[in-house]
Amino acid sequence: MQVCGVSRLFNAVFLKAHCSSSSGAFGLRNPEIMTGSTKAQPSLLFRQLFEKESSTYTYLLADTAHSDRPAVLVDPVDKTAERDVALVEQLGLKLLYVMNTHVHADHVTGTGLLKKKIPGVKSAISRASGAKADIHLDAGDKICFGNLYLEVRSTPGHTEGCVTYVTGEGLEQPYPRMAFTGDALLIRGCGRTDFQRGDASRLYKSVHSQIFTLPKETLIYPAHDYKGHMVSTVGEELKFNTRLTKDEEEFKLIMQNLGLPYPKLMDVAVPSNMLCGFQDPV
Ligand SMILES: N[C@@H](CCC(=O)N[C@@H](CSS)C(=O)NCC(=O)O)C(=O)O
Ligand SMILES: [Fe+2]
Repeated sequence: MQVCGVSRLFNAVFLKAHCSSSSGAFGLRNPEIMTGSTKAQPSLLFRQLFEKESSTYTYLLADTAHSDRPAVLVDPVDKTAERDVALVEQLGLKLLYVMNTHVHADHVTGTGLLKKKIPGVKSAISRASGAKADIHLDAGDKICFGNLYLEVRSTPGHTEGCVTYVTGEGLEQPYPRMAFTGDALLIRGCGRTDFQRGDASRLYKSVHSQIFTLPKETLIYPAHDYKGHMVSTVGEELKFNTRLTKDEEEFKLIMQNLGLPYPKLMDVAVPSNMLCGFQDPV
């Protein structure tokens, strides 16, 4: 498990400072300073995974240059938990965190099952979601895995507690930044705003202030796609997003008139996801 800079909470592993390369659950707070060594160059392993019934993307990220090969999973699904465990094992990774972008309404999260299957794994979700988890995240927090991290950006509007996870900047590596937008920003679209305290005006402001301000080459990885897209960029969505390129008033009208049926699993998924997927409530 990684410890990053100065901890914000008593057991915090996500912080407002740099990641360090300690090993052990609550190892040295800042070993590169203590030893005088420089930070190891990280190496990002990235996998985009798909669950076809809910058209959900799950993302696996790891720092394979670190001796522990620490990893995180974003938005796992209960139905594909076995697949995710097998992949983590096959790739020789140490899964640290299973994180959700929000309380999903269309599928049960895999976090509870994964916590059962891989001892020591911690679940994380935003504090604003009101859901149970081991770690409650606030805007600006950093979730570290090896010498990589995901920064938390608050992007409410689809739901009250939606966040976007953005890979760290300034790493000396040839990767563009990646934004895991959940349902706040979908490719050429966005999440609906008609339940879970959704608010179109809030969503519009969230996306414009927290996502569209990222560098244009930033890769957009959403939680769902219904049309076969896998990835976009901030630059592409600024030009071609069918909803968020409009002005705010037009956007609100579009969102009021979507006329989508409620997700089939909503009455099961939301209460389960408020309890970390029901499998292992913490
Ligand atoms: N058909 C699916 C649910 C589809 C749906 O409502 N998707 C959500 C994201 S999951 S909360 C959404 O925001 N869609 C926006 C859009 O424009 O499609 C089911 O029944 O499970
Ligand atoms: Fe959603």
